[in-house]
Amino acid sequence: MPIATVNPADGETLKTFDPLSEDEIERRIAEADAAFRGWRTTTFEERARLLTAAAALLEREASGVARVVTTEMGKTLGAAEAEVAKCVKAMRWYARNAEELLADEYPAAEDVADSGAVRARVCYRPLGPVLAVMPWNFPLWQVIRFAAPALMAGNVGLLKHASNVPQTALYLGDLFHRAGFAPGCFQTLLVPSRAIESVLRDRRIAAATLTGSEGAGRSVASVAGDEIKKTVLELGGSDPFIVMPSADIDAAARVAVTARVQNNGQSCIAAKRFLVHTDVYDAFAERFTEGMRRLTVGDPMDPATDVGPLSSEQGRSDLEDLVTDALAQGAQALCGGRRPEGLERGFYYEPTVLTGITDRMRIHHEEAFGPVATLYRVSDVDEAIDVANDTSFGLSSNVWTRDDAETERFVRDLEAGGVYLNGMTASHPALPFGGVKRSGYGRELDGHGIREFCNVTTVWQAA
Ligand SMILES: O=CCCC(=O)O
Repeated sequence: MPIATVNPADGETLKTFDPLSEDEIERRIAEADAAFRGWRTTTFEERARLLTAAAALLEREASGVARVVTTEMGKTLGAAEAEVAKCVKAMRWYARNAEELLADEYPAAEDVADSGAVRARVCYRPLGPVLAVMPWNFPLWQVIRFAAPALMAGNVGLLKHASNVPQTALYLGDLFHRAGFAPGCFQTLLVPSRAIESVLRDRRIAAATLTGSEGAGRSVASVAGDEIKKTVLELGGSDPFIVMPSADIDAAARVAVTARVQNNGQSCIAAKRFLVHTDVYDAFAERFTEGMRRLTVGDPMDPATDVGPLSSEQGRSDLEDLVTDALAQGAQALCGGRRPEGLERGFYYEPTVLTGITDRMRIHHEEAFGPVATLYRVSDVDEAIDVANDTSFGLSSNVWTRDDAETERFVRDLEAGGVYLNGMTASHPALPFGGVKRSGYGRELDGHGIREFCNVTTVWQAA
């Protein structure tokens, strides 16, 4: 895939970029290595000062940056502005909280004595330059939620961003530089995916984090495994949205629409499979389908638009293939199921609700990365849990119930990194984020996220 800005709203190629040469990549790795030696010794106060300066710059430039994001990947301008605000919030949150999250820990006195020490503590030291391989769907947020904690912990970062968001990627490298970070603390590498392996194998790169597809995760993790380097992987998801009879059905149906079509349906934590108890199935299906049908699809720069285009032609045809396969095998479309009329130039797809899903259909097993929902009827809690867990993914889950016993069953038995009750999954700087099964491993955000790229060091002293 060439490194280029292609506007998904009309398919026009606006700008192309040459990838870095091998010499340029080498120069940047050397710069990261040199920067790390200085950065690791800075105080939390100094790191927080610079990260806060970067947050202020980003906040000041929000409207221009949001337009670049919308132009490169097609999310609505409102969603892009919200993404910028979320980044600013996370940067400030880590600037305020990192020192406490990484404070030394002291084992109990009797355990210290039992280990033969007079004194012992655990401290969190940085690992070094971390390679971040990031996706286009939240092109600012996915990077910032790695960069803010990594930099506050004393690590430095090298960003290999998705090839369709080069201007956003360059902006991020520039942002940290302009905020006053030393050269090499955070750099963008405009390189194709095939360059990742040699960067990751370089002895100066300490670790990698990847958000993206299962295939990309597998290939980065296998190279990192071969090099015995730490990785955090946040991969796909096919999150269930379970609605039980005690739920507020109007609210559930309203939130379900947002949960499915947020980011034009292209979020790993978007609810994708809607599992509804038979007693409330008809009422929910009617309201949910009506909500999906009423959405306005169109130009992502227009404030009246709810759902913009998919990020690429390929993304749309992958989604279309899943729908075509399901319809050919007997699924029914309650709404959508095709490209909208009058928007032929962009990569648009109608918000779609499918029923009659069986396990022979690809969409039952694969992630639908776009505004397509699958609706299942379930007869009780056991069946809801069985269907919810009948996936190779395990990122998050959403459950609507006001019954305490049911709540506890779902919290105990859903195979996912999160259970969101009577609401929809959304990430927050103070809550850990990540999955199980093929959704990946490790956690981002919160204290768990900042400690992923730390050397947890035991300091033991006999005298
Ligand atoms: O695609 C993943 C979602 C990222 C987020 O909302 O934090």
